[in-house]
Amino acid sequence: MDCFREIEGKQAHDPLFHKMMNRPPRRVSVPGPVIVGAGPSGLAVAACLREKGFPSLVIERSSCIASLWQLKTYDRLRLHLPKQFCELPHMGFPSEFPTYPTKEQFIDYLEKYARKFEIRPRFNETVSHAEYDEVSGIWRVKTVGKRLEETEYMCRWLVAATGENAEAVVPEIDGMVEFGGDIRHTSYYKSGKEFTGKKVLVVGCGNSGMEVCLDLCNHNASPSIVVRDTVHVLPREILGKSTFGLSMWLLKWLPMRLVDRFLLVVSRLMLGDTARFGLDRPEMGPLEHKNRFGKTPVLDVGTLAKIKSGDVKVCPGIKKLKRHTVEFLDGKMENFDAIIFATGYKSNVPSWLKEGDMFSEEDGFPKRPFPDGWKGERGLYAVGFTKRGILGASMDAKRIAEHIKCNGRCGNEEAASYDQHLRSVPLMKSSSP
Ligand SMILES: Cc1cc2nc3c(=O)[nH]c(=O)nc-3n(C[C@H](O)[C@H](O)[C@H](O)COP(=O)(O)OP(=O)(O)OC[C@H]3O[C@@H](n4cnc5c(N)ncnc54)[C@H](O)[C@@H]3O)c2cc1C
Ligand SMILES: NC(=O)C1=CN([C@@H]2O[C@H](COP(=O)(O)OP(=O)(O)OC[C@H]3O[C@@H](n4cnc5c(N)ncnc54)[C@H](OP(=O)(O)O)[C@@H]3O)[C@@H](O)[C@H]2O)C=CC1
Ligand SMILES: O=C(O)C(=O)Cc1c[nH]c2ccccc12
Repeated sequence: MDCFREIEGKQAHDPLFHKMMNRPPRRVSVPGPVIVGAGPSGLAVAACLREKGFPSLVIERSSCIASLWQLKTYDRLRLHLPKQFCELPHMGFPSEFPTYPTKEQFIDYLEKYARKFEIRPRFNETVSHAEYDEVSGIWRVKTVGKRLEETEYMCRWLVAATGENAEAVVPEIDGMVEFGGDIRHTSYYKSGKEFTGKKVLVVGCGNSGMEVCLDLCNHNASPSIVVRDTVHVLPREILGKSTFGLSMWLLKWLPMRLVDRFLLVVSRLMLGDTARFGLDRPEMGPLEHKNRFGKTPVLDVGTLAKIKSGDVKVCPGIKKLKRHTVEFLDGKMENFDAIIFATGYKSNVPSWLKEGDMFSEEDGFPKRPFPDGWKGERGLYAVGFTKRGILGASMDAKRIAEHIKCNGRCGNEEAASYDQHLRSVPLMKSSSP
């Protein structure tokens, strides 16, 4: 925490800091909706509104659009669903893009998207507080800028687009300070280049953990992966077709359980019995599991082969850390140079949005289940909290824009036709009957 002390120390001598602290917030009245977050979800809502002739204001805490993709992802990242499942409304991917666009291509697409719909977010402003003012019937949205300057935006409509991945999750483990080696979350991992020749423990076996292990192997590091629970691993493609696309197609005719059986048989043929390598599968099939718990199956891009060959070792949960040493739950001890936490992310909505109804205080997701989580009361909306990736965000965005356009009284015609298109993707149906 020394870094914080240093900043505080500098601020104490900074006349600008004192000036800012005493200054009342700047007040700005926004005629249209305020959208918090300039990721794919926020951009999609702004674009849909723009298409209907509605101006909006996007507020973003970082210095660029799609900060998750630009600043917090590793170099080798590609979309892991085929591109047709990752498009935002009103603008497709260029035809020359490959089936699985690279992160650079995806960012390029988003930059062009923002330009096309003339979306110019207010960067470097973090929304710290948003609350409905019952007296005036408006939302008051407070932001803090880079120099701690405060602004209060006043608006009729407020759209939360801060995402499912707003903050990194890092578990507290005994002895973390004592460990002494490099400890970081995957959002700070760029490439295995930094770890060549090192023994690295990757904690967590979601898509991030599995891909980081492969990347470490490719850079001649020695990774081990902590797998504390069951996990579904599927091949990314089956007979040259994407597993995701194929599953969606099969789901048009077959019940989810049957498609799951098919996926498990094919995975067994292609990948072998993953339990033999320490990766037990959940009892529920992969699609049902995703639909019920939101847990995405791992789409294997080569890590499993590295696990089979012994290049990636599978370890049980961690008990505690000591100097450059990890003690596992089975009592075994091993030395490591670095630990990378691939332990996922969480929403930050409860930290800034003060309202009692729409969002759960526990997990920061809308309380109403998919597909109804997008709409709250008094002009409040949520986009991108469906656990259904960019496709889910696109669906929310269309509905929100349509609803705002007709002032909450509309029949949702245009959104309904888009819904129908998206609903031909069967996982986009509600998980509750
Ligand atoms: C590594 C990775 C790979 C993925 N790959 C895919 C994929 O291939 N296909 C797919 O469909 N989905 C994928 N996803 C799912 C992912 O959720 C989406 O890709 C997408 O980025 C979600 O967009 P979003 O706008 O909802 O959230 P984000 O992209 O996280 O954007 C939210 C924005 O809000 C800003 N923000 C947060 N809090 C505040 C605040 N208080 N004030 C102001 N601004 C704030 C953030 O800085 C951020 O820029 C992936 C996710 C990860 C982590
Ligand atoms: N386009 C692409 O190729 C990629 C897409 N993604 C997507 O990004 C999102 C985030 O993925 P990811 O970062 O992998 O996060 P996830 O939340 O998907 O996975 C986190 C993993 O960490 C494990 N974990 C959590 N806490 C601990 C702990 N204390 N000890 C051991 N293990 C722990 C979880 O296990 P448990 O199940 O036991 O809780 C789980 O396996 C997902 O939607 C994913 O699909 C990510 C990477 C690449
Ligand atoms: O990368 C992710 O986790 C996503 O959210 C995309 C995604 C994975 N599996 C899905 C099933 C339905 C819709 C989106 C996804």
